[in-house]
Amino acid sequence: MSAAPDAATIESVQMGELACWRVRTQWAEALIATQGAQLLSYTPHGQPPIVWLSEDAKFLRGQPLRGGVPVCWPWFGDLARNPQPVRDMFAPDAAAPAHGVVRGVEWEPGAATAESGRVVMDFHCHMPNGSGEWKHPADLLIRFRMGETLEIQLCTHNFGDAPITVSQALHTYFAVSDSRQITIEGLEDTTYIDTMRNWEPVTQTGPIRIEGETDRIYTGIDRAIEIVDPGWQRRIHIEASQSRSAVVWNPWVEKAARLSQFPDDAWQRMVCIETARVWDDVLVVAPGKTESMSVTIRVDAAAPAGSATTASTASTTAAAGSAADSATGRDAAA
Ligand SMILES: O=P(O)(O)OC[C@H]1O[C@@H](O)[C@H](O)[C@@H](O)[C@@H]1O
Repeated sequence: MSAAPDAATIESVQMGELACWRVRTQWAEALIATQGAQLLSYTPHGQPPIVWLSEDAKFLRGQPLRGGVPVCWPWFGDLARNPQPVRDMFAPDAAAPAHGVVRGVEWEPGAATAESGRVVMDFHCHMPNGSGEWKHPADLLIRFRMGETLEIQLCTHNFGDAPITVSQALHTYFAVSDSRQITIEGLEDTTYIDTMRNWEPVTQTGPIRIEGETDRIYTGIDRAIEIVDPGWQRRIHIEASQSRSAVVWNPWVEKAARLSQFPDDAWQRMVCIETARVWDDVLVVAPGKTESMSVTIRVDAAAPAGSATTASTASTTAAAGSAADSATGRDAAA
């Protein structure tokens, strides 16, 4: 990312029905909605976006917005497809919205600092009685650290007296020059659940190419993931912490035509790589404890075909001080 000389700024803006924040750092510009604490877009100065926002996005109160980084919590996707302990947390006969209960609700803005060209912003979702038919006292914190890298950290605090079990995802829509031309590296030889093929386990052979509707849950991940984009000559480096599962999703032609807030041809301009705790990697939070998951994203120039993998850059150190990100997870990515 190229550096601009200006100082970091945070500005409150209204987008349709939604209160939002426009953030400008030395490196990039971001838009964040208070609803769902959803990062809506993230664009390095003078470059194509990293985080994709649908051209048809509707800024409506109470409705999930297509693009950015929706927060899926306390379950991912269809609740009925989640492990039993996640399903047991919800009222048995209640209608369960896809991707949980927090992406359409107002979060509360917390601390925000703009310093040395960087911005750190917090949003809280207090749920003293849970949310709707999910009746467990919990608090969520999402922290955006926007500097040379973009880091998003989601923390779940359980202030009840029984453990809670959730599945979750930072459902990031990445912008790409053409989804048919990219490759996704770092998941070679891992096992994925192919939801397009009867939820069967499959071993990933080689890098991923998007060649049709793709909806997969990758498990047992121990490396960073990279989107290699020859059209924009860049690699998006995605490094997760305290997460060993990820979802790779592209709707392709037919599903794109059925999706809300999604132009028919937009499947060519995006791919979702969702940092997750799903399938055999669900999150259990003990009473009184806080558990965190985070993702750090940066862009590197694409290495020419056939050369060694991306050279490490100084930007990797920008997020190294994250307090909650030390113990387990994928910090030591290759
Ligand atoms: O339309 P929604 O609820 O935002 O979900 C979009 C997609 O989200 C992905 O995470 C799922 O794997 C897909 O199955 C789903 O279609």
